[in-house]
Amino acid sequence: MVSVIGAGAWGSAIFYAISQKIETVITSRRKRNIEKFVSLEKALKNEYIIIAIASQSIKDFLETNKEKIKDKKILIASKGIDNKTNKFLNEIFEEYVDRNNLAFLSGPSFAKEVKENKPTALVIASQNEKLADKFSTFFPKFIKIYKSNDVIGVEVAGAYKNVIAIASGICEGLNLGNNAKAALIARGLVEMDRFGEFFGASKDTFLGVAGAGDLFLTANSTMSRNYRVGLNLAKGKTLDDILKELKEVAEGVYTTKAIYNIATKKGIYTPIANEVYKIIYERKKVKDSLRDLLS
Ligand SMILES: NC(=O)C1=CN([C@@H]2O[C@H](COP(=O)(O)OP(=O)(O)OC[C@H]3O[C@@H](n4cnc5c(N)ncnc54)[C@H](O)[C@@H]3O)[C@@H](O)[C@H]2O)C=CC1
Ligand SMILES: O=C(CO)COP(=O)(O)O
Repeated sequence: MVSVIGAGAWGSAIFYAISQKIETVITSRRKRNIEKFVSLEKALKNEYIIIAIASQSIKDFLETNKEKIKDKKILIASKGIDNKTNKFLNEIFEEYVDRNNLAFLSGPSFAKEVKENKPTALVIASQNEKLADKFSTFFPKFIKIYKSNDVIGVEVAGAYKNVIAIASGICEGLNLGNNAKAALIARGLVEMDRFGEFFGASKDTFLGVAGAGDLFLTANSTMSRNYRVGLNLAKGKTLDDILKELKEVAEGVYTTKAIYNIATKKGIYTPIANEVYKIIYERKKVKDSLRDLLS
């Protein structure tokens, strides 16, 4: 039996999908009216755990549940970089769980389409190939799973694409045109690869579904929360109002700060992330930012 931690859009979509193949329970902070909803205590009794909560909440979650989580086999479905510690999620998890018990799920996957059984391709990255194999058996046929041992690359790809999606939404909101958006996305792919390779990631990861695939999906659709953040920032809405209206997490808002902090400290060239950071955290005028970037 498998436990899904987090009953938001993505946790409930994963729960819906894998329940077609294997007995699964789900839990979250707020009780939901879902069959097979259980308490966190009960969920943490299972050997295989899938975590789909907001990335910025993961450190606290692990610290609170460290005794119950330490021997579990965990698939992390969250996409982000912790901006309080500026650590990647694998670094945070490895403070609590052996890396051979960790795997990371990423790729182009709007929760809504997964709930509609639409064909989806994802990557499971782990240092432990047997664990990646095991988790891949939990997914139904409409979800094709690729395996990778490039944990950092898959993590960076899934997190960074959210930042480029915000920038792409701003581009759309400023009505800069398709040429500009295509250039921005292409440069965004180069930037996320540059950032990832700095930490030992493989270029192939950024050319695959976790990188280019998820970036093209997220940076081109109003189904993306991050894209909608950018779109609405360009239309002059405040970030507070945008996030209130979203009611769901937009991970790119928080990952932007982590990337800016890391890139500044390590001297990595991340112009798009820097512009998004200045817009969100330094109140830089949107209309002055991306045009500079594209000039
Ligand atoms: N929605 C989607 O299409 C996809 C989302 N993801 C990723 O899945 C992760 C979860 O996002 P969504 O479910 O989409 O967002 P959501 O906003 O619908 O749900 C967030 C979940 O995190 C939980 N959470 C928030 N703060 C928490 C805390 N302090 N302690 C415990 N739980 C907490 C909430 O209860 C909720 O279950 C994110 O990292 C997102 O990038 C990945 C692929 C697709
Ligand atoms: O990660 C996702 C699609 O792969 C969901 O994107 P958003 O978080 O921007 O909605």
